[in-house]
Order: sequence, then C-alpha cells, then structure tokens
Amino acid sequence: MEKLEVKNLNHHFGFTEILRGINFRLNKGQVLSVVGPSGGGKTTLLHLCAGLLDVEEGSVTNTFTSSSFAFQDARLLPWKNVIDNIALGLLAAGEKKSVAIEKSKKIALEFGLEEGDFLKFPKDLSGGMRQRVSFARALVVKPSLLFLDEPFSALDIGLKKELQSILIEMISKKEISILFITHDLMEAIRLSDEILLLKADPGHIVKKFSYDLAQNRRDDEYVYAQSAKILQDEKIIDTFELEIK
Ligand SMILES: Nc1ncnc2c1ncn2[C@@H]1O[C@H](COP(=O)(O)OP(=O)(O)OP(=O)(O)O)[C@@H](O)[C@H]1O
Repeated sequence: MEKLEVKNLNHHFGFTEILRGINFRLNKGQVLSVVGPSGGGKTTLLHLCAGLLDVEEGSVTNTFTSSSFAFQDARLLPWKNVIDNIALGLLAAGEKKSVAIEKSKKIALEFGLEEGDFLKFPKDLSGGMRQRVSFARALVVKPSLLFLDEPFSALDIGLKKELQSILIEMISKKEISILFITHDLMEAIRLSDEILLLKADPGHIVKKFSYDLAQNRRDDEYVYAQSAKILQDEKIIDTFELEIK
C-alpha cells in the first residue's frame, strides 16, 4: 500500500532547532493537513516530506508512485506560456509533446482558463489565473500524492471554493492523497481526514484531530460547527495564542 511515513523527524537550520520528534503516516486516499502559527516549521516539514530538503535525523518514507506540488506563489516559468507551463511535468515524465499539449489544454479548460489565455505568459495573468495554472500543472500528471503549501491563501473566496471543489471531487473518487499546510483552520476542516497541530519552538505535533465525514458531504454548516468546536480546544488556543489577555 502506498504511504508516506515520517518517523522521529528532527531538523535544524544551523544551530536553530526547527522540528523535533515528528511522527505521522499518510495512507493512500487520505488527506492530511498541518496547521500551526507562522514560523512553526510547517513549510520545512513539507519540504522534508517532499524531498526538497535533505532529511538529517529520523526518516521519511514515501512509497507513493508519483507526486507533485502546488505552492502559494504559483512559481510558473516566466519565459513559458500557460500551456507550456502546464505541460512541463508531462514532458519531464517522457510524454510525447503533442499528447502533453492536448492534455494540458484539456485540464486548463477544466480549471477555468480560456483558449484565449493559452498563449499568454505569466506576467500577463492575474494572480488567480496563475494559481489555476499552478494547480493544473500539479494535477495534469495525475499524481498519487499531492503536496500543497498554502495553495489557497492568495485567492478570492469564489476561486478558493472552485479549486477546493475540484480537489474534493478527486478526493471523493479516491484518486489522490494530499499533504498540505495551512494557517486556515476552516480550510483544513473542509478538506482533511486528519489535522496535525504543529506548535513552534521547536516545531512539534501537540494534537491530532480526525474527521470521518466524507469531504463531499461537508457543507458550510458542518465546517462552521467543527471550526467553532476546534477553536474551543485548549491546545488550539494555546498553540495559536488565542487567549484574550
Ligand atoms: N533555509 C533556511 N535557513 C535558515 N532558517 C530557515 C530556513 N527556512 C526556514 N527557516 C526558519 O525556520 C523556521 C520555520 O520556518 P517555516 O517556513 O518552516 O515555518 P512555517 O510554519 O511554514 O511559517 P509560515 O507559516 O510563516 O510560512 C523560521 O524561523 C524560519 O526563519
């Protein structure tokens, strides 16, 4: 069975301890999010899991057959147009150019881009359009594991909902597993099977929250109710320093 398993993971930058004793497992078809305050080490953890940083102590075992990323800042290649940006991963995986272009056009339309946008360069796109391209590029390769770093934080409410709905459909069909980090508890509750709460100095997991209801059955009422509940949790109050002083 495909899995991502993190065991006794520690990380330092220079003499500063960033992460201590991180343990968790993400199984195929699961969505796991890491929430916590700024500077707590979420991005570092995601980068270690994704192989973008070298693991120094402990282990990260990733047996998923394929993975891809979408970041908060879309990170498109400025010298490539929309379709060429989306096609990058497919070409890197050895797909024929004509097939890669066809698949990229198809997914671009699914993600709400229009034919008139296909030849545009990133500098001529709005932030929201760049984010659509970034998502399309991450998903066109049909990854079995998707890493997301605050992917919705720069988006307006409508676009956020639209992209989340696309993900929820994929999650419900068990087409994808996701590890993502966010500041946004409501977003985490809407999408996750499990939320890991990461407290800072050094980053360590203080609590896990599980959500059993299928993602495509979580309406706004469910998300608001669960958010209200989690905001009463002592560990959440302490970790996010929510106490009114
Ligand atoms: N390459 C690096 N070299 C040195 N220190 C780093 C490096 N990357 C991150 N840090 C430090 O590690 C700590 C954790 O950063 P990280 O970006 O992982 O936190 P985060 O929880 O993702 O924060 P945010 O939510 O603000 O993005 C911070 O104090 C940061 O300054």
